[in-house]
Formats: sequence, C-alpha cells, structure tokens
Amino acid sequence: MTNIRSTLATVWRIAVPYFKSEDRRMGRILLATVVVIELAVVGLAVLFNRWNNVFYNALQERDYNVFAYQLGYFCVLAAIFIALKVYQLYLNQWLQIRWRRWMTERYLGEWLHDSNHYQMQLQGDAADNPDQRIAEDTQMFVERTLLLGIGLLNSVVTLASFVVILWGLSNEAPLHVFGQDVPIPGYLVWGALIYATIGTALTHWIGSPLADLNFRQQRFEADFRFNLVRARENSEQIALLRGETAERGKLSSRFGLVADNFMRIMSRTKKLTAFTASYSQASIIFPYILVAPAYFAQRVQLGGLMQTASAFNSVQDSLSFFVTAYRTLAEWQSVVARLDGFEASIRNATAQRANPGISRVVAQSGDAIGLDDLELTLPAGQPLMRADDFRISGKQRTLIAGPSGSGKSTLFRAIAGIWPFGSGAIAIPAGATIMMLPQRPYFPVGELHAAIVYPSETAAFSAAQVAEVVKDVGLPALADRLGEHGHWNRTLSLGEQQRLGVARALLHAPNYLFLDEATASLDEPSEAALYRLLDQKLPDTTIVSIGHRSTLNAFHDRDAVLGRSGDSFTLQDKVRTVAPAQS
Ligand SMILES: Nc1ncnc2c1ncn2[C@@H]1O[C@H](COP(=O)(O)OP(=O)(O)OP(=O)(O)O)[C@@H](O)[C@H]1O
Repeated sequence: MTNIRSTLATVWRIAVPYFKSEDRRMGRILLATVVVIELAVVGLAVLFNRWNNVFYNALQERDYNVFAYQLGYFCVLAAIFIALKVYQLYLNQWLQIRWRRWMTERYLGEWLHDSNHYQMQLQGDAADNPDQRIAEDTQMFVERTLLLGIGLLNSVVTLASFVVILWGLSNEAPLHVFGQDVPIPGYLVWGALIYATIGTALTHWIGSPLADLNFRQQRFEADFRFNLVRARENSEQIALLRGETAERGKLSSRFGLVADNFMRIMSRTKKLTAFTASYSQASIIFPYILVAPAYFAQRVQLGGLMQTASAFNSVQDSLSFFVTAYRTLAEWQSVVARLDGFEASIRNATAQRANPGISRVVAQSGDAIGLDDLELTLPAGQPLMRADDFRISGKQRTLIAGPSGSGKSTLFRAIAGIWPFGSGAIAIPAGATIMMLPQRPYFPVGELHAAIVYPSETAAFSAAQVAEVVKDVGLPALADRLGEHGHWNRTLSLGEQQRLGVARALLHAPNYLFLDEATASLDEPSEAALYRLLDQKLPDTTIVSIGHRSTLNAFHDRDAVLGRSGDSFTLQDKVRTVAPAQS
C-alpha cells in the first residue's frame, strides 16, 4: 500500500509540471476532451446495456417491429461509439506527443545544464543510461500514465453507473436457490465485488515480482545496447587488437543476463496469464450461474438475463481493472522508478554543483588564476593532489609534468569547474575565458565547419576564417571540405584531430588555454610548429600544457611538477637546469 502511495506521489511529481507549464492550455484542453469522451463512452455503454434488455425480449417474443427498430438504434449507437473511439485515440496521441516533447526538452535542458551530465557520471550508476531515460522512459511514462489514468477513470465511472443498474436488476431477478427466493438486496453487486476482490488479491499475489523483474529487464537491455554501441564506436581498436572473441564473450554474457531475466519474466507471466485467462473466462458464465435459477423459475425474461449478464460483466470488468492492467502497471511502476532516479540524480548533480567542495572565486586582483589551499580528492574521498598559493599568470607559458595518475588532468577538470571533489579555492580573473584542449578533441557528427567551431554556432565564424586556421594548422586539404558531413572523430587521424583542436583554439582565442597532451600524437617538428603558431596568433593567451616531451620545454617559460608527498601529490615549481631554447 505504502508502495502504491509513494508511486502515485512520484507520478504526481513527474506528471503535474507539464500541466502547469507554458503548454498547459493545450495540455489541459486535450486532457479534458479525452476525459469527456471517455465519460461519453461509458454513457454509451449504459445505453448498450439497456438495449440488451429490449432487444433480447423482442427476440424472445418474436416481435419483428421492435427487433428492426432496435437494430437501427444499435447502428446509431455504434456509429457514435466508433466516432468517439477514433477521436479519443487521436486526441490522446496528440496529448502524448506534446507532453513527451515538453518532458524531453525539460530533461535535455537539465541533463545538459552546465556539467550535470558529467557530474551524474561521477556520482556512479544512480542514473545509468540517461539516453534510455530521456528517449524511452519519457515515451513510456506518458503513454502508460494516460492509458492507466483513463482506464481507471473508465472503471470508476462504469462501476458507479452499473452498480446502480445491477442493484435494480438484483431486485427484478432475486437470488433463487432450490426453488426459494433469498432476499439479499443487491446480491449481484456483492457477487461481482467478492469475485473481483478475490481476483485482484490473487493477481497481486502471483504478479507482484513482475515490477522488479521488468525494472531489471530494462536495465539489462540498456546495458546490452550500450555495450553494442561501444563495440561499434571502438571497432577499429577491436579489429586491431583482434578483440572480437573477447568482445563477443562480453556481449554474450550481457545478453545472457537479458535472456535469464526474460525467462524469469516468462515463467511469472505464464502463471499470471493462466490465472487472468481463467478468471476472465469464468467471468463470462458466472453471472448466468447467479441469475439462471431465477430465469428458469420464470422470475425474469431473456432480456433481463442478458442485461444482467452484460451489466455484471461491466461491473466485474471495472472492478478487475487491476487484474487486466497488472502487466502495464508493473512496467509503469518501473518506468516511474527510473524517471524518479533520473530526476533525483539531476537534483544531486545540481546540488553538488551549487555546493562544491572546491570554491571557484573571482580573483581579487591581477590576471592570474590562483590555486589556494587546494586539495583534490577522488570521488570516494582518497586524497589525490594538493596545490597552495600557486598562480598561473599573465602571458606565462607553464608546462606541468608529473607521474601518470598524479592528477594533472584532474587539476585541469577542477580549473574548468567540473571536478567537485576536494577543498580549497580556485580564483579565476573576472570575465576570463578558459578553453581546455584534451588529447582527443570531440567533434560532433555533421558538417566539418560546425565540428571545428564547436561549441559555437556555425555562423559565429565565416568559412574564410575557418579555412585560414585549418591551413595554418597544416591541413590545407581539409580547408576545401568545410561543407562536408562526416563522423570526424572516426575518419580523421588522431594527429589531424589534434591539429583541428588547435584550430578551434585559434578561432576562439581564449584568455587561458589548457593543453592536456593535446599535441602528443604529432611528431616533434609538427608539435613545435603548432606551439609557434599559438605563440604568434594568440600572444595574449596564457598557455598551460601537460606534456611529457622534453622538447616542449622550448615553448614554455615555467615548469611545474606534481611530485609525490605522503599519500598524494603536490604541485610545485621546478627550477630549470637548462634555459628555454629560443623558438
Ligand atoms: N571519475 C573518476 N573516478 C574515480 N577515479 C578517477 C576518476 N577520474 C580520475 N580518477 C583517478 O584519478 C587519478 C588521476 O587521474 P588523472 O587523469 O588526473 O591523472 P593524470 O595525472 O592526468 O595521468 P596521465 O598522465 O596518465 O594522463 C587516477 O588514478 C584516476 O584513476
């Protein structure tokens, strides 16, 4: 019960914002129309039920005129019913797509707000596969919520209408046992109630593990898909390493989890279907068993019997809403749990960013980035590196070295403001622009021009400007292909990608440029040429590099090193033994 209540509270929290959003007018109109149509459908069902009485009586009495009239009447009701059903579905789908669009936009906005997406990854697997949350779960949530909500409404209204009818019919056709009338007011209603309660309780008992199994199924499916995508993205590496067998083993074992869980779902669904199918078959004859004695005792006519059976089925159907919707409910519960987890993970990431261990402050004076009493830790809290009273100033070019894993890249992440774990302060000059160039620059799939100027809009730089920097970085052949579409991370060599990374930096001309082994795939003369180019084109930019080659010394006038001290590393200046060579 608490479970159902907390699921409903979560559904409310996830669903309501749309109906208060800027699209609320249309959303509410569509929802209201769908609800009104549903009520009209129930109204029609009541008319159909009455029709049963008159129609079957006409048949029993061989009254052709009434029979013909009732056929015509049926056609009118059926035509209205068809029109209502068609528009109900159409408007329901219209509401679904508007609602889903709004939710998708909202999730995309929150997931891609600042570095939320990265923070969520750092938090662990609380929000595994956000792509599945945004693409699949929102679709399922909207669809299932409407399906179940409208279904529930139908059941409640049907129940209310038919309970009244069934109560009246109970009086017309009293319970007849062994030739005696047994005066139980509304016995047909009680019969339906007991029947449906037993059915619901048994369904819940048999089907309750399904919610959890479905939740896991979605997760295993998503993991399997994710690993397939990873294999596709790294296909070259896998081919070069002859990793196909390993990859196949890994994928097979992931699919093994999918299949094993599916077998459990199958076995549970089999039991549930055996029960629900028997239950619904039994419901067809159950009302006849209740009313037949009265019919054979001639206390009720055929029309009354047929109307009772149909009313009983309607009441029983609506009371058994839970039985028939169980599978959908179980899936819906998993979708709600996943979206809830996703929203919680976004909230955590936002809170984490709002209260980072490391404070990013505006530098009080000068144009230096300052690291004060800074300690970076790993997500689990182990100390990683320290830096205190360390300034990166002016037009200085600083080269940072240190052993692998000493926290060089993490220091860059902290300066960029995306690494929240640790303490101390990073002071950034007011209005300073910072750009990070990693070893593997990211290029969105699409036009080369757009890929180079990313994350700016294509129009921010003219084709001539882009062509010029592309030539400057030594890729004249690409300057003619700016309009070409491609998956540049896959088709260009790493060295070419690094040259384009530098081209991107030249276009954006940041105040601070951090190069994390951003030229490490190039040969030394090419690397030297790129550094000379940066010097020449970005004379006012402060450059900080991470690199291991001694030849980089020539392009930097300050050396810093992350040296081991105790259980972590400390960033310190290193005195040069050889003066920097002239570039
Ligand atoms: N998201 C993360 N979760 C847990 N540990 C992490 C995470 N990111 C980095 N680390 C750990 O932090 C340590 C420092 O990583 P970092 O990438 O900063 O090293 P680095 O000095 O740049 O190394 P290299 O010279 O090899 O590039 C490593 O031991 C790494 O495993």
